[in-house]
Amino acid sequence: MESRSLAAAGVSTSSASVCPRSATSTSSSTSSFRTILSVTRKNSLQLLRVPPASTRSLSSISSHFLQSNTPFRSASENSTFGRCSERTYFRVLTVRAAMFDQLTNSLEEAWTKLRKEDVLTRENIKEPMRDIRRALLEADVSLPVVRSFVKNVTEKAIGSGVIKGVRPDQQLVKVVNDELVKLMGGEAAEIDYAKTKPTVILMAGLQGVGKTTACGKLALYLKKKGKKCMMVATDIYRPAAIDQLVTLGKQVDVPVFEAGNQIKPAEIAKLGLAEARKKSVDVVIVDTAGRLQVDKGMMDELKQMKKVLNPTEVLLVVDAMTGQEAAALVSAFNLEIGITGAILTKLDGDSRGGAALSVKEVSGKPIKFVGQGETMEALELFYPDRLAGRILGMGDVLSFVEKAEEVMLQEDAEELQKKIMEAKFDFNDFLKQTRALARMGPMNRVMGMLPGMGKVSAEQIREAEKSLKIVESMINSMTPKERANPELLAQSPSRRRRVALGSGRSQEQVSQMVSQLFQMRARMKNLMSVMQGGSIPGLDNLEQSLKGARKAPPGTAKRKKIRTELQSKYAAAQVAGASPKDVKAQLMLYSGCHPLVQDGKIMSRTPSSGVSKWRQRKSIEPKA
Ligand SMILES: Nc1nc2c(ncn2[C@@H]2O[C@H](COP(=O)(O)OP(=O)(O)OP(=O)(O)O)[C@@H](O)[C@H]2O)c(=O)[nH]1
Repeated sequence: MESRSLAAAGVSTSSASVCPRSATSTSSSTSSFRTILSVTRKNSLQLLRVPPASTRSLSSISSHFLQSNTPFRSASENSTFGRCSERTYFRVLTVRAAMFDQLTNSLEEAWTKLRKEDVLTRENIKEPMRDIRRALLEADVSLPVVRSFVKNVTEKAIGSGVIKGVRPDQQLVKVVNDELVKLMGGEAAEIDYAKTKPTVILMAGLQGVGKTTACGKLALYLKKKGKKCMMVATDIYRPAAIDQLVTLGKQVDVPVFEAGNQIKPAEIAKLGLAEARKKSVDVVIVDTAGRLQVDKGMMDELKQMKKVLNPTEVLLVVDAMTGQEAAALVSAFNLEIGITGAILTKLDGDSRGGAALSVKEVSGKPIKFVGQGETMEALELFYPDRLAGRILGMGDVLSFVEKAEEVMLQEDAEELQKKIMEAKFDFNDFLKQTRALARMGPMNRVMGMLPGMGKVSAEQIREAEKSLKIVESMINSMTPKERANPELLAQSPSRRRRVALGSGRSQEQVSQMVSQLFQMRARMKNLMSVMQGGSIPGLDNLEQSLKGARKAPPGTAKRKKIRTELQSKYAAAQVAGASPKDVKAQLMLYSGCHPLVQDGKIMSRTPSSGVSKWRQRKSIEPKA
């Protein structure tokens, strides 16, 4: 496998030299290489070491990468590049699979097998449970976890009996959801704070898993919660590690304590803690050096640091891409140094997410945070129930709302609401919204949080992103006046022509965008009314026009026009979320069709009386 993979990439195994990072490991270079391969093989990854000669053939490798010893992502290929030295680097080819997509789809297949059943039995549940088992294993959930999960779900599903009005497949989804939440630890686990400050958080983990990045992210997360933070750089082995932490500290505006690389990590930690006490810091986050694999040297060093720091939290940073190994790793660290929880990083990558499901069950320690990107904002508290919802394709609306709140200022939100209610939403607001959406993270992740949107294909998301870019280019070609008054564009073909020319789009595209904005105004206003608990949207101002409809002679152009208007408003109200029955009832009420309320009485017209003649047939008290 090893030589075949290398040969497939046109690389000779013998010419592959050793990255200095592996050389820092106590094991030999060959065994380091094997370790990585065995981990990656389980994740369907191939890890290749490419000698300098073949680097030149890969146009996507930037010279910056080779000089700066920093990892980067290739722009032109679906591949991730590991950290490298100036002579060699790792190239990791990954099988792209959006996190949990496969699992969600496979689980859905399992439910469909129960559609025709009336009740869950030991017999008819066998096949769906086999599918669930396979789906979990394929998602890299560890085998003992899968076994006990399947057993628990089977027992609970059969034991749940018949629930009136609930189909067996829905019943199974509910059991699986509850068990998934339980498996992942139930409640979200926040940071535990020390009774007397500072709270010390010791970060541990293997090389390159994202420890230093997680330190910066956690500092920002805690800073947003109003904590005064400080970071301590104790990775004296990797030359750029201290600088990396200092740079991240500047980015998130949190001070970093460093004392060079000539004294022992435990000593630096001690000095850092003293400094934090002096400065009355609330939380100290201590970054540590990683190793390629669990070894005695690293464990001893961590034990010494733990002794010196007496930390409230020892968080193990785990790369989600290590798949099944993640849970075992957490157990090993827990046995050796005693950890309080884990941070699972790179969940945005090619991981199949299995680690998120196994860590708590195997190690007994909760995942406290998940990292979903390289930016400092990409750290989230781990909510087992929300993730279960996402896995089962039910979305995660709470996370969506939280993200939206994060990227949107309160005043902006209030102003937007006012504009929406007055149907004055303009192109400036549109631009603001799309930019806020972009700040919420990659569109596929944002979409994944919305119920029913999990099924939106990557292709559709790419299309949507492309369309947004096109719209943005057209808005950028508008004058400030046009942005604030879309009516100007609606009224003037010459303005639309100018915008089309300026943005390199067709006039048709510009017209389409303008008309979409007006449609959006109407829809948003309706939606907002529903959310604010107002009456059925789109109908508030109808009474006036509908009075006219009642008076207009049937068959006349005016009546036809009003009917068309009504139909479109009916559709808009439905889009806005009102139940069709309610919408219909109110429309009928206002439009003069029966039943009709006048003076608190329901009036009706006889079918035989013709459309033009109205008469009061009988008075009926409105139903309670
Ligand atoms: N996509 C993605 N990349 C991440 C995430 N967290 C970290 N990274 C990237 O992973 C790489 C390694 O991260 P580091 O923080 O340097 O890893 P480390 O564990 O401190 O490495 P050592 O100090 O050498 O042990 C960097 O390129 C990070 O940008 C994440 O959640 N998602």
